[in-house]
Amino acid sequence: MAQKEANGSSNGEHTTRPPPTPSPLRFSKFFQANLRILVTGGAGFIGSHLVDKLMENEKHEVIVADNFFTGSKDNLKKWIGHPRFELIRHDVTQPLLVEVDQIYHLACPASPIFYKHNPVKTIKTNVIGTLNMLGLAKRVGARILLTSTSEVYGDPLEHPQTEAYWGNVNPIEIRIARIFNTYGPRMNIDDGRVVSNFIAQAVRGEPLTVQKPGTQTRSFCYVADMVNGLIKLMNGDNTGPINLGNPGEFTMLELAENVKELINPEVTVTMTENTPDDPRQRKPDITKAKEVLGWEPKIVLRDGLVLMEDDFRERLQVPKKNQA
Ligand SMILES: O=c1ccn([C@@H]2O[C@H](COP(=O)(O)OP(=O)(O)O[C@H]3OC[C@@H](O)[C@H](O)[C@H]3O)[C@@H](O)[C@H]2O)c(=O)[nH]1
Repeated sequence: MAQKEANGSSNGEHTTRPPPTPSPLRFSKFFQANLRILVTGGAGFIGSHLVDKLMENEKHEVIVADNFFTGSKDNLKKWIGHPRFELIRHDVTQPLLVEVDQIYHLACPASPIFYKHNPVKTIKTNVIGTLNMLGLAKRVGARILLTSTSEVYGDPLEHPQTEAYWGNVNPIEIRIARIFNTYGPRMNIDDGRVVSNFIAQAVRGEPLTVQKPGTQTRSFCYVADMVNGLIKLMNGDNTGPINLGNPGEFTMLELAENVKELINPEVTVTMTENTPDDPRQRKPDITKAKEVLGWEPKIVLRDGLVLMEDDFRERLQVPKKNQA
């Protein structure tokens, strides 16, 4: 009985407790921004680009929560001290109490070398971190967008993958963005993923390491397109899982050839060992995103690679030959 009362029900029926009433100042036009947005993982690669886009709107107030495991303050340096921006060092496995209208939940290492580093912690981040954010969303009545991954499709038996395909795994999820491979400026240079590896290698003049067999495919989405998709999903009415990615499909050998041609024709391409569970193919079916969000990526791979090159050259301190 006591438990039922604690859950807001004294007549034996299960009811959902309504969100608490916010402070009257919350909606004062003199005091608060119109929309307060929490971005977990906002110091990371996709998160920081999302923050840049959200901050363009003067009616947005953005709070970033990040534990800086793979993210960096450097990615947010232009916003630190801005009156509409707040940065909290916070690990999502711990509860967070903030009054917000929207939650973009991105916090989790996404690159294999980082998420395999401490697998138990990764599971805690995904499970407990998501429970904490769902609890927060419910408590304050916020809208939440959870970022998932194309990894849920496993090594797919259906190609391209639609949202209805359960893959070689069996994920049961709620409102969700299924993010396919994404690239762009601010990726960690030692992230270990293929686009950042190849660009760093090309800039340094090192061989491009194609993992065997090289015929495996991926579809690469430029980060600005991804951020537009996330914002459309957050602000639209659809609550199911939705693929966000670029359907352009490339083998790793094709990707290496493109990077070589565009960035450094002098480098060689070398074949290296791979893990046995590496998916052979991956390409999003984005019919649903087109239909319900009116979204599709605009930036083709070759243009995106060039946009990324400048950022990597600057951070690696390797100018272009004709600028040296
Ligand atoms: O130096 C490299 C690195 C990687 N690769 C190959 O490139 C392909 C892509 O590998 P990545 O590590 O970049 O990315 P993956 O597709 O395996 O998934 C990774 O990035 C996308 C995220 O959604 C996933 O969470 C993450 O696991 C693989 O076939 C891999 O074998 C190379 O050929 N050379």
